[in-house]
Amino acid sequence: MKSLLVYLKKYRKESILAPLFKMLEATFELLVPLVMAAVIDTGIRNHDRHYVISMCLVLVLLGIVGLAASITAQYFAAKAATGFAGALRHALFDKIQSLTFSQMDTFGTDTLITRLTSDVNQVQNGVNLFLRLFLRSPFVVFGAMIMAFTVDARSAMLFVITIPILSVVIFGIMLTTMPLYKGVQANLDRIMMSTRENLTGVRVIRAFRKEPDETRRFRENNRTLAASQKFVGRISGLMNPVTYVIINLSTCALIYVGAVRIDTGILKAGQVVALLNYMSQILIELIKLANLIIQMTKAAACGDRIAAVLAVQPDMKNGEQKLSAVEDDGPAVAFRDVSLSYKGSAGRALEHISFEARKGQTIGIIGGTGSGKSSLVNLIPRFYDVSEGEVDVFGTDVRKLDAASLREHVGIVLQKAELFKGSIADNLRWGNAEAQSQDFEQALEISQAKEYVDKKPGGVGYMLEQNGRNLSGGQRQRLTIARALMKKPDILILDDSASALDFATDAKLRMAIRNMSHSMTTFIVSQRAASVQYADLILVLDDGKLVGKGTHEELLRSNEVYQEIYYSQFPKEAAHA
Ligand SMILES: Nc1ncnc2c1ncn2[C@@H]1O[C@H](COP(=O)(O)OP(=O)(O)OP(=O)(O)O)[C@@H](O)[C@H]1O
Repeated sequence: MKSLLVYLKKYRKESILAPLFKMLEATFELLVPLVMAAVIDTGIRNHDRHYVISMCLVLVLLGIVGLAASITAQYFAAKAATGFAGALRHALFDKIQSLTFSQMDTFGTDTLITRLTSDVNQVQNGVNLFLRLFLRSPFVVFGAMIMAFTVDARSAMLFVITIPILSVVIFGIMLTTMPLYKGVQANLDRIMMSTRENLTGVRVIRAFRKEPDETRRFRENNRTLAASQKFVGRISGLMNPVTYVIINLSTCALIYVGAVRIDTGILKAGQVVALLNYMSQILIELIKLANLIIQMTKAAACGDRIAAVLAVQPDMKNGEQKLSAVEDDGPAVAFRDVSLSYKGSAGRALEHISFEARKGQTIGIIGGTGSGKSSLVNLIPRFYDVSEGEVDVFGTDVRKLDAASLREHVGIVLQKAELFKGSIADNLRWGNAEAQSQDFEQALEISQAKEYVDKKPGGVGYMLEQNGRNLSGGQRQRLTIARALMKKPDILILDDSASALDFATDAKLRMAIRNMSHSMTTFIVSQRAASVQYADLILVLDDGKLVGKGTHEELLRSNEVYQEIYYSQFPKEAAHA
């Protein structure tokens, strides 16, 4: 948490002025009981109307100046806290952008979202509250005690007894409830997670008629949350009655001692009223202080979660070499005895993979689910680093290449079609910021998207909703392919990205890509034999191992796994017919 304070540096002035103005406000507050005592003891006692009015004006003035000090303090505290949170959010966002896929997998997307949003908000509130109260509350507690001593030392001894008892009760309850609050927070996280999952997967839930199960799960989580909140509420509910019993007992004692001392002429009625005022000021500030500590504990826990992300060091060193000229006739992509283990996974996702893809070739990658197809292609743009071996792109180990320049040359279309809110043209410009209308036309035509885009109102100006949810699955896929084609990549990777297309469109798409450029090397990952069968080289993966490598005819003759896949989709009788 301490490491986050650097983001407050820019607001040093505000961070000093906010507590100082709060102390100024507190000073005026501490003067009020004395003025009230004077009103009672001098003004009312002597029937001096002029004195009462002038003292009341002093009270109003103290109130106005106190209010002005308080507003100024709020302004500085809010400025520092919001500025701090803005800078922190920015730094965290930048850090998340720089995380490698492997680091993102380790954290998990959900928790990164929570850290970037509610955790930062919690820290912001903590800073705001801290700047306003960390000096003010102890200042009022000690100040009110000292003021009470200046009024009457003997009566003030009651404060010396009451304050420690009150502190023990308030902080005791606080210390008991604090770990319970953590439990409440964890239950709240659980509810948030299940709600998010429920809303994003609502179609699947309805399709499988899982609503009753989901409702039951939510109800149970909700019940647990309510029970934990009720339990914490009951304990903190003790705070008020117990503290009021103590404060009322001490008030009685104070009134008794005050009355005796008024009788003996040592004290005046106004002074006793002042002492009572100081007593209640102390109570209020102790409760505020306890609240501040609770909020600070929460903020510190959130701050630690943020600091943990900020402290992550890159586990991939960016190479320095730029991939510019792609002239030579060597292999476009070469895997040299490549193995891959994901962090935290016991087994290997890929084992000893070796192959070469020449410039302009189409490489088909086929295998069952979880056989390692996506893992293999993800190594080409260096989304992950190999555990052993080497991946070369145009003759250079990808680890020696500058990642941005490598990815300039690689167009990848992922399994899940991700689109962003904005027009179709905005989404396509991700591939080429300077694209002209003929570039859009060409990419949409090759990706077989032109026909449906032309029919949309506004064509490429048609506005997509978040994740392109106003398009069908197949339309989304074709648009992501068009986006990748916009940058005219030297290497194109289609990772099972035609799965939502019908066979005819899939075939047209492959044909159009093949005719597009003779120098582009294309990787087609698919579970469909028909999608890869015309490739120049087919790689057959099984449980992370390369169990076959060759053309369709070669593999169909000699490779058992390929035969199994192929004949499961094209039964022998049909194939011979
Ligand atoms: N980010 C990851 N972290 C840990 N393990 C992973 C990760 N991604 C994939 N794996 C594991 O690696 C293996 C290969 O997964 P991969 O996604 O490469 O298979 P695939 O052949 O593309 O499967 P599918 O056809 O179902 O998409 C699987 O056992 C999977 O559980």
